[in-house]
Amino acid sequence: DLSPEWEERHSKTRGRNYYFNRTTGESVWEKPAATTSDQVRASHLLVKHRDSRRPSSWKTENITRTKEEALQIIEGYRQRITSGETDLPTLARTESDCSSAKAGGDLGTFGRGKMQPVFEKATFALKVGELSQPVESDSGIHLILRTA
Ligand SMILES: N=C(N)NCCC[C@H](NC(=O)[C@@H]1CCC/C1=C/[C@H](COP(=O)(O)O)NC=O)C(N)=O
Repeated sequence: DLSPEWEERHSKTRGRNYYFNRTTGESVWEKPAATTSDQVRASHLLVKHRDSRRPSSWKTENITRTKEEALQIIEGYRQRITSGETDLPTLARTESDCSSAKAGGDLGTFGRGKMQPVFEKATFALKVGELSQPVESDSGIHLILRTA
């Protein structure tokens, strides 16, 4: 129930926890009240593999690539995005194995409890505008761009 931009930290000098806002950089002793901003918005690019929970997509009827191959592919995409050659929405539109490809990977806004825990945790840990490292879920391997 801590809204996503806050994280709990420990102060050794005071021997107690405090709260750090990774967006504003401020620190407070009292736990910030959860606001409606505990919703986030993200786009993702999903590369599935043969061990994915549903190894099929709009792109490929039967996905047979291995998890290692999927990771190599995702790392190649991440390089192309961070080098500025392309961006996640453009790449997701043609390459993502998720139906959200047609929306440039946009998943809309979501709160805790909607997406698989590993995906949720990775998204909430991102600053707005930040691109994740490759994230492995039961669906496959993702690049996540937090957009709000
Ligand atoms: N809001 C939407 N579109 N539907 C409800 C979300 C359901 C949620 N989905 C996920 O967690 C995966 C990982 C992040 C995005 C996502 C998309 C999956 C990936 O593809 P699949 O493994 O399902 O074939 N396709 C759609 O849901 C879940 N709790 O399983």
